[in-house]
Amino acid sequence: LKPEEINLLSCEEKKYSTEILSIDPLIIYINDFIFDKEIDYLMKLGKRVSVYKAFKKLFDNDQVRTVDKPYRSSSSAFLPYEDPVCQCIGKRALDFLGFVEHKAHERLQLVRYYPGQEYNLHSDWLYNPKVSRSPGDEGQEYNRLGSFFTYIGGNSTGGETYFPFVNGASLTADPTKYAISSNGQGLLVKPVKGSALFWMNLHPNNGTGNDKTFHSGLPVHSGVKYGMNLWTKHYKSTPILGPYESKEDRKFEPEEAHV
Ligand SMILES: O=C(O)CCC(=O)C(=O)O
Ligand SMILES: [Fe+2]
Repeated sequence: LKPEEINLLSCEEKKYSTEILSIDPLIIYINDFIFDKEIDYLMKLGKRVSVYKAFKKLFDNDQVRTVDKPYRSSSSAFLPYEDPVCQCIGKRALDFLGFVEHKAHERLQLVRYYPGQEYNLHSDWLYNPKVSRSPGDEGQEYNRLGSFFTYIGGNSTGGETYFPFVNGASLTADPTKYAISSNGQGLLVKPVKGSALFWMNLHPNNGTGNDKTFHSGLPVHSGVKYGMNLWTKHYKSTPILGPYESKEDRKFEPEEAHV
């Protein structure tokens, strides 16, 4: 391990700031969600694991267009659970959820778009809940509750994340982060390295999918766009809204109610 990698293993706290973009669905912009050194590490990890078949799709060297679903021309690769940096980022995401269910998340997934590639309109929530194959909750059925989509760079134009059923940015919103669509409809978020977009996929009262969360990754015009997905889990038997402890080590001493 190189010194900067040893440093990474301490899972340093990341300071970030947030902006609410939408209430229904809940969408929150997170400024500076990830360290550059974490991004560098993840990109290396993506390349390292790509020697195994399951991860070949993203970091193939021949730049063959990979179509793993008919509506998607971008590629993706899951990273291993047990990687300590992935676990650190996963914990940061779960902590963010506060009073929202935050027991577990899927493996981190890297995505890559070459010029012309895109990911058409889709929902991250699943029509048929998945049965987990991860250690810790194997066999449990879950749906994807929260999406954290982190922009991890590349130097691209185009490639905005587009939510057509969500109110768009105001004309005075920061143009480095948001774009206005040509018909004025929908929310357009630009890929800014280090920033993340969080949204809630499911209705908090009954756990069904919120259709307003349908979104797409618009075509990249030039350069390469890299992103990272992190999906948190909702188990059918658990309420979506807590309160839940957001940090394992945080202990509330119940106080007498003041009347
Ligand atoms: O690339 C984007 O901006 C969105 C990607 C996305 O929606 C996904 O991978 O599920
Ligand atoms: Fe998505």
